[in-house]
Amino acid sequence: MAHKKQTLGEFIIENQSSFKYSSGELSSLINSIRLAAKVVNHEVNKAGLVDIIGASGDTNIQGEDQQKLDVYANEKFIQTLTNRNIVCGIASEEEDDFIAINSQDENNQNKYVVLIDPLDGSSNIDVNVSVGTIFSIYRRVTPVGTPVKMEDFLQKGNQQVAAGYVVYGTSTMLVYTTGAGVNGFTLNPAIGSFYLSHPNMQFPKDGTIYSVNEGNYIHFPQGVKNYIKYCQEEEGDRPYTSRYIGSLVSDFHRNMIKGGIYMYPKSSKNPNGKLRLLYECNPMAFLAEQANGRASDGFTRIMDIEPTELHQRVPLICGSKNMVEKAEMFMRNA
Ligand SMILES: O=P(O)(O)OC[C@H]1O[C@](O)(COP(=O)(O)O)[C@@H](O)[C@@H]1O
Ligand SMILES: [Mg+2]
Ligand SMILES: [Mg+2]
Repeated sequence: MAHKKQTLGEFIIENQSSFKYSSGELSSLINSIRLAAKVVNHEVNKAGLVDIIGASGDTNIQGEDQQKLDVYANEKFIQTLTNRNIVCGIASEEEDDFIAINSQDENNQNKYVVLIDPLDGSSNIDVNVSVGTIFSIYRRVTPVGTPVKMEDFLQKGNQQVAAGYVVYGTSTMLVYTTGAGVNGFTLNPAIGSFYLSHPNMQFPKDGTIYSVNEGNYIHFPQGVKNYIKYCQEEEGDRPYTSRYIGSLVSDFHRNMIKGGIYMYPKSSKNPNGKLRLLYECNPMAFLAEQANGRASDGFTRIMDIEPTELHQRVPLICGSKNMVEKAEMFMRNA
């Protein structure tokens, strides 16, 4: 007889005692993210039917055109986390500055801040290709009951308490870590619950997939060009397969399951790469390391990079350990 799958709610309760600071607050926070993810999922699923696809007409602080779903997902995550009075601050890719939530209230004992990319891969919405949400959770460093400050958000990735993503794909999954491995939950849309479908996810040590926007090839540093050529050479299990969806969440998710490397290097066009350290690279790096993978900017471990600004960009190379180490070697030797 098939074994009954655990729901995300049951999993959270069962694992709460293993959290480093076990007050129930982090469990409630993950529960709120689960709720917002379901609301956004509902909207993503009917994107072609309602007036939710296309550009919103605004740009975010990074000068990128916001899609209607970027704005919608941003609102829903902020609303859910604010209404449930569960965090003291939120920083979002779509907001100019961080948002303080009752943090000046001395009765407010909430100690967590959330950093979020509400909709990742938003250029894929109009063409019905997978998108995602990425989140990263820290304990504030300033005292509870005082206004949150920039330093609460500009923490190194190695201080994360939890991180994860939702992938709105052929099925919708929530994948997260609290520092004790990575677990994946699939949404059963008929019932509206996430079920533990991918316990203890691990990157295979090696892989045969490389994911990089090769259209930028001529702008890449020599080390990256050399590594890409290595991936394409006929030798042993090479040439590798090239797979690039253009949505970090989906590319990462596939590579974690199948084994592969994802790269968004710096280039002459984007001297710091494109991906955001706080909303994209740190959470993915935490997940990668918890799943036995590796994440760096080619030279430095992503989670050891000192953040200097909210919307900072850094190059990202992450995935199967041996593949990332090989790419780093090419970069060092170039
Ligand atoms: O189109 P490009 O330059 O390859 O960029 C794709 C990358 O940009 C991103 O879409 C950026 O995410 P946003 O949609 O949140 O801005 C990543 O998900 C993706 O890996
Ligand atoms: Mg993104
Ligand atoms: Mg985004």
